[in-house]
Parts: sequence; structure tokens; C-alpha cells
Amino acid sequence: MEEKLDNISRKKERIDVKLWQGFFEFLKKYKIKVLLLLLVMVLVGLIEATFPYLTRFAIDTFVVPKSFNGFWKFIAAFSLLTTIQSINTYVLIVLAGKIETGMTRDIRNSAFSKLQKLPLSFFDANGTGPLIARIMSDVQRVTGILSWGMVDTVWGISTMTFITFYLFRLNWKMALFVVGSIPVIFFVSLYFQKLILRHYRIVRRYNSEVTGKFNEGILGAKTTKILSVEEKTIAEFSQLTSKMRQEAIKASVISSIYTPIIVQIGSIVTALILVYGSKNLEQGSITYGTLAAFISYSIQFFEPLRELSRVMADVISSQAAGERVMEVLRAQSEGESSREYALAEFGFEGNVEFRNVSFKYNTSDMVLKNFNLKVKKGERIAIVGPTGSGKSTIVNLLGRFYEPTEGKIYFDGVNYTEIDLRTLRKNIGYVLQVPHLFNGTIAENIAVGKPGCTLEEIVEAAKVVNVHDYIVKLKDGYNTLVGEGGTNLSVGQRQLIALARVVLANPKIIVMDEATSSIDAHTEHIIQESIDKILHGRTSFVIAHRLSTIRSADRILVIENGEIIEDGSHEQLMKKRGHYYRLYMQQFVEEKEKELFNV
Ligand SMILES: Nc1ncnc2c1ncn2[C@@H]1O[C@H](COP(=O)(O)OP(=O)(O)OP(=O)(O)O)[C@@H](O)[C@H]1O
Repeated sequence: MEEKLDNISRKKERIDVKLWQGFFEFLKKYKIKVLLLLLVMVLVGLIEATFPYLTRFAIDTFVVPKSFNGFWKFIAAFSLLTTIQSINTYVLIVLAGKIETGMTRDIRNSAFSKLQKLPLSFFDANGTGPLIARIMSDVQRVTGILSWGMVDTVWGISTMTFITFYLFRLNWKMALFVVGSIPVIFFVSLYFQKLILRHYRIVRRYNSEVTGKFNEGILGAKTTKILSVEEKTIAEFSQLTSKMRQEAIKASVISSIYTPIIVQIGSIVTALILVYGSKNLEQGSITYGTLAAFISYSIQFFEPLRELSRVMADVISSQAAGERVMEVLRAQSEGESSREYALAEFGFEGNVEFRNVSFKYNTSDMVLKNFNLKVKKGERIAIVGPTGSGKSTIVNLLGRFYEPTEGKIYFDGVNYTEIDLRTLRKNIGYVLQVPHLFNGTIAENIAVGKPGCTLEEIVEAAKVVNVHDYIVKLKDGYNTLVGEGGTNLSVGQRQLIALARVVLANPKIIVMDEATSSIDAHTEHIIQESIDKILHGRTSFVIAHRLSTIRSADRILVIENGEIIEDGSHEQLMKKRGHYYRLYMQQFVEEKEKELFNV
């Protein structure tokens, strides 16, 4: 079962090398760009460290002796270096940007294609909002760290290495002042960075909740309005954003303490150099230029040090995001254990058997316990029962959207985990209560049932379910755009298009969650007629809400608490005068009342 991913190792405060190695796989594709970038960064560090050395040369050669012999040559060399540095900056931004955006695309593509293959239990365990956040902001964070973190690290290390080299070349004793401050600055920085990032981590957690709330606010906008709970929703949201703001302020306050502390330590080192350097200057053991270079270096040295500690803390804090992304990338796709069967080889007929099946969802109690059911090919099965009794669970297991916790399901005597998942799904047509249409045209939506089919086939399928006449009356006919999720069409129209899809797919088994929503009598009649045509000659499972529509079923299963408590035809069950009889009579009376009182 999937773990709730957000709980993973928030508290880890060390660099998780294994995790980042996993992402290096995505860097491989850009190895030439990466190598070039590293080279450019080393060059940037070298040139930056060389500038104070040049200043020293200028002071000792031109300023102190007041001789400007060769000054223009020096200016030319200096300009050349600044030009190279500008080009380097351009190249590094382009390269790092390309690596970052390329990796973001690659990881998002991998994560998206993985999401398409994950079992529904994964989606149950991780809400829509957090999953979207994973593919969008978490991926961005990881690739940002990998590309820009790499830039800053190489730049930091190379600048510090070259500065140290120059310092020791100039005066090793004074060099020790600067180098000696490294551990102090580094650990102080790391301490503060971790503190700051800890608060930002909380900010991000709130951010993910805010994203979730936004998501809920958009998806549930209609319900919120219906229930008139706008004020409550707004209050909850504003509470969340206030908490987020408080944490962000804390992080800013710590940042504002941290910077002066580092500046202070740097100033102490500079002051020490000034004191010690002036003495040396007096004694003539160093030049003015050397003292000036040392002061520059002592100031310049701390910037890469700060950057390095920031990157390190950033890497640590991004690990949670990295793990969340990796969890998606490495999650086991559904049906991965299947042995591949070709459809021709398997020859789906439509016999189904549930043998001692028990099942529970991630978070639920046992929904089915030792469930047994044998269905012969072509049989029309209706499933009825109170809400929450397990009707949808039975058909979810049938399509292997979830797998039995115990027991097995057989198709034509073959354990269904041995059948290729695509073959299995191709042979089971699902018609859901509120069918989902993809954003596109009506024709494209019907064609989903049989990719690559011709327009004639689409029209033929639409005719079978009596929706063709309606479609051709539309201004754009089959090219009418259905909107996101099919919102431009009524539920009844969506239902008919979904039925046309099933006709095209021509499956051996059909599962139908009968619509209960307010479809007008005319559309309902058309739908019922289409369903009768489609079900003919196929094994079918219909979750029935209106009992009047299932009288012709071969078998009606009454489910209660995940168990079949009655099984038989309408006539048999009516004669039995048991649960089904009571349910039927109750609905019958209700429907008659509705008719009589016209409500
Ligand atoms: N994804 C899920 N995660 C956890 N529990 C679930 C999930 N889906 C269903 N359940 C639980 O499993 C039980 C059976 O649910 P199921 O949807 O199969 O009932 P149903 O008979 O189809 O109900 P209805 O007629 O209301 O659609 C319920 O107690 C429900 O709360």
C-alpha cells in the first residue's frame, strides 16, 4: 500500500546522496552542456579571483611609483578579462537555463506518464492538489537546485580555491587569517541557513495546503455556492494564508539577523588584516598593492562561502520535494507483475468468477469478505443494494483498478493478474454514472473507444446509440468542442457519447453504473434503448439504482455489507418476498407517488 508521501523524512538534515544520484540520471542527457557549464564556472572563478591580483599589480607598478609605463597594455588586458567574464556570464545563464528547463520538461513528462499508469489506490492515498504540486513546484525546485545549485557550487569552490592560491602566493601568514575564518563563517552560515529553511519548509507546507484549498475551491465552487458556505471557506483560507505569512516573516527576521553577523565576522578579519598588514607594510615585507589585494580578497572571500552554505542548506531542504518526485517516478505501475497474453492467444469470452475475494481500501475496513460469484458469458447481472454496500467496489475489482487483498478473480478460468492489463481493459467497457469527456471534439471523444478509427465508424457508433441525429443538428456537428470534462454538454448527452465509445470499443464485458441524475424522460428513454442494444450478447454488470430498469436482467444480486444476500431473476426474487421485493415495492410506491403528485 502507498505511504502518505508527505510524511517522508522531513527531519533529515543530511545530504541524501542516493536520492540525488537518482536525479543525475536526468542530467546525463545534458552531459556536454553540464561539462561546458562546469568549465565556464571554473573560468569565472579564476577571473574573479584574478581581479584583485591585477589591482595589486596596478598599484605597485603604476600608482605608487607614479609611472604609467605600459599602463595602456594593462588596461587592454584588464578589458579583455572583463569581456571574457561578460561572455562567461551570458554562456552560463543560457546553459544553466537550458539544463534546468530541459530537465524540468523531462522529469514532468516522466512523472505524467507514470501517473497515467499508477493504480487508483495511489490517487486515493495522495490528493489531487498535492499531486499537482509534485509535478509542478516540486519538480521545479529539484531542477532549480540541480542546475543553479551546481553553478553556485562550482563557482564557489573555484573562486575560493583560486583566491586561496593567490593569498598564499602573496603572503602565507596573512593568508592564514582569511583561511582560518572559513570554518567559523561556514558553520555560522549553515546554522542560520538551516534555521531559515526550516521556516520556509513550513511556509511551503502551508503553500501546498493553500494549493489544495484553491483546488477544492475551484472544483467545489458550485457546492460551496449551493450550501452558501462561501464565508466559512473564505475564513478557512484566510486563516491558512495568515499562518503562512507569519512563518515567512519569521524566516525574514532570521535572515535579517544572519547577514549583519556574517558582515561583522568579515569586518573583523579585514580589520585584522589591516592591522597586521600595516605593520608588514611599515617593515617593508609587503607592498601597498599586496595590502590592497588582501583587503579585497578578505571581503570577496565570504561571498562564495555564504553561497556554498546556502546551496548546502537548500539541497537538504529540497530533499523532501525530491523524495516526493522520486516516489511518483519509482512507484510501481499497475499490473506490472502481469504475464503478457495476446488477445488472440487469450480469446476473451466473457466468463467471470470471483473466488474467495476479500478486499479493503488503503484506509477502509474490509469492504468485501470472502466474496464468491460465478457469471457465465452473455449473462446480464444487475447489482443492487444500499449505499456503501460495495457495489462499485465489485466492479472496480473487475477492471483491476484495485486488486483483491485476498482471493482471485478469473476470466474464462484464467487468473486475471496473468492477463495483460491493456487486453483486459480493452475487453471491459465501462459506462460511468457521470462520464468524463476529454477536452476536444465530439468525434475525438467517441474515437477514444477505438484509436485510429475512421469517421464512418464514429458515425456508425453514434447511430447505434441514437445520438447521431442530435450531433448533426449542432452547428459544428461532430467537430463540436465538448469543453473541459464535457461541460458544454448535458449529462444525458455525455452519457450517449460515452455509450458510442463503448460501441466502438466492442468489449466482451460491460460494466455500467446506472445514471440516477436528472436526465429528462426522453433522453432517458433513448439511453435505455441504447443500453439494451449494447448489452445484447455480452456479459454485463449493471449497478442499478432504478429497479424498474433491471427487470430483464438474468440475475439480480442484492448486496449488503459486501455480501450477496439474494441472487436470482426479478420474478424469482419477487416471489421470494425478501430484500429485493421490499426494495422494489418501496421504489414502486415512491415512483407512483411522484407520478400522482407530479413532484
Ligand atoms: N477509495 C476509497 N477509499 C477508501 N474507502 C472507500 C473507497 N471507495 C469506497 N470506500 C468504502 O468502501 C465501502 C464500499 O463502497 P462502494 O463505493 O463500493 O459502495 P457502493 O455500494 O457502490 O455505494 P454507492 O451506492 O453509494 O455508490 C464504503 O464503506 C466506502 O466508504
